[in-house]
Amino acid sequence: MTSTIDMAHATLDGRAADRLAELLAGWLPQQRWFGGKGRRIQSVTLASCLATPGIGDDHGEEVRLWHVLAQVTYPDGANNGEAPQTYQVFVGVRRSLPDRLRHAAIGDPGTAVPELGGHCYDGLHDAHLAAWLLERLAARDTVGPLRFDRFAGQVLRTDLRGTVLTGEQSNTSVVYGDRYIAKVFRRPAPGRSPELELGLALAVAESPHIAPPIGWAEYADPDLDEPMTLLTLQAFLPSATDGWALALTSVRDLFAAEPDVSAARAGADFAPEAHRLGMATARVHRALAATLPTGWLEGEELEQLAASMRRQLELTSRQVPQLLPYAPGLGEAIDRLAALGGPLPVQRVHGDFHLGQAMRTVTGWILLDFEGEPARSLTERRAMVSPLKDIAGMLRSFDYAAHHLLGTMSTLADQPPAATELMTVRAAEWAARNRDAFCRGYAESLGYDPRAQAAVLRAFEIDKAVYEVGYEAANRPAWLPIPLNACARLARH
Ligand SMILES: Nc1ncnc2c1ncn2[C@@H]1O[C@H](COP(=O)(O)OP(=O)(O)O)[C@@H](O)[C@H]1O
Ligand SMILES: O=P(O)(O)O[C@H]1O[C@H](CO)[C@@H](O[C@H]2O[C@H](CO)[C@@H](O)[C@H](O)[C@H]2O)[C@H](O)[C@H]1O
Repeated sequence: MTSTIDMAHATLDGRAADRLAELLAGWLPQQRWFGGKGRRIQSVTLASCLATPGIGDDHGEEVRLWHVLAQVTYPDGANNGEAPQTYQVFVGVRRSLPDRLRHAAIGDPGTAVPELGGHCYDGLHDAHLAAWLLERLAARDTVGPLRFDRFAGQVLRTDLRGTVLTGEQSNTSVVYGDRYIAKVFRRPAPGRSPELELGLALAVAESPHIAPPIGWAEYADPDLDEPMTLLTLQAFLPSATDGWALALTSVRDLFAAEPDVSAARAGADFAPEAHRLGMATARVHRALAATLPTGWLEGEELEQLAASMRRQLELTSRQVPQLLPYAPGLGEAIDRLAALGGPLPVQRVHGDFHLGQAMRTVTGWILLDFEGEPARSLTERRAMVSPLKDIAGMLRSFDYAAHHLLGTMSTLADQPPAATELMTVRAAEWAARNRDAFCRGYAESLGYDPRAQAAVLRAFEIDKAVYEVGYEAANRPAWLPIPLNACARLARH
């Protein structure tokens, strides 16, 4: 049964819309998921602002919810024809802001905004509003251009309290009890999101390596060529641990052991898990190749791939000048990819694969977040690419896990240089051991070792490390040395 909630497409009047845009201009840059960090904003306009009816009172207090698509432009973007960036915000409005929502205030939490009828806040943090979203999915409702749906045969529980997940994310996730997790895309784009597309394909293929998709919402507007995916709902894995946490435990054990103890004997050896993760990755690649289109890149197409890698290298070197000394060596390796001529098999892949995107449950590894790299356009994220891109992503992640703790250990400053050097050697050994185990696992499952295509794999590793340089410079400058050191190494070999 589906239903349509009658609504008069209520939208904010000019003055109220301007005021909300002004508040968002101050609030958006402070959000972890904002893609324009460090850039001066030129304008924020509301491309869409819809009142969502039927919210009801929360303990006698009136609550309102606006679904907002805000477009952000930058002066530097206007000069080179960059399209505005679209951000999705569920704006809650209450006359008074309870303490539990102060942290989510859009604007000053102590000041009500008369034009907007009260205090504005990020509605996903409000359990009352999160419940409204879950009810819409369960009922497969249509609310103006917002279409909520769930996969056939899924009956949703709607009595679960929604809590926003804390942690570093490119989107915002709401966990309902220990049953469901909704991922609300912060930068939706016209077209089906790869998360939904690939999740559905893998569900059809009955892959045991994904969290089963349950539902989604999209924005279907006649002005758009294709509906844009706004959020997805999938099964929550309550007892799982992510690969990044497991890997760091292993590295911690290594650093706590005597310096002459190898990674294999230091305790919490990660290599058997890396091996299983390699096998799971191969199975997911095989299922994606079986259910979605595949192809080949050769000649000019391969040159175009290399050209896009080179463009990213040039752009990032301009933005992060510390990368400049390594650019020639990295560029030469990218040129070697173009010179191969092909054919290079391509298919749909994960696209932003790293240890934080894999969760270990009691039954095995589950792969998450098939969205691709958040900074890339939807067209790029939906394109077919070599599965070696995912392999390279995970190999880079072993390097991150090995070197991250070294950078955070203040005790190292008191150590003699020889001790620091030894730990650096140990970290590199840990990374090499796990990279090898992952590739062996992949080879055992698919009958093909990704290292056989060394030049292609190296180009993808370079591309990923350069992407990470840009990502860390914008988001976590303290982490920048990790990908920069990797670029230094990759430029030499
Ligand atoms: N199905 C799930 N079960 C349990 N935890 C999950 C699930 N999906 C995501 N998570 C947790 O949420 C985090 C962020 O999810 P992710 O899909 O990577 O979001 P983003 O695209 O915003 O980075 C993951 O690192 C993981 O800890
Ligand atoms: O998970 P997201 O889709 O948001 O991916 C982005 O953020 C990641 C960090 O949270 C970032 O990954 C980089 O850091 C990881 C450790 O935190 C490391 O394991 C990865 O190898 C490294 O790339 C990812 O690049 C970015 O797109």
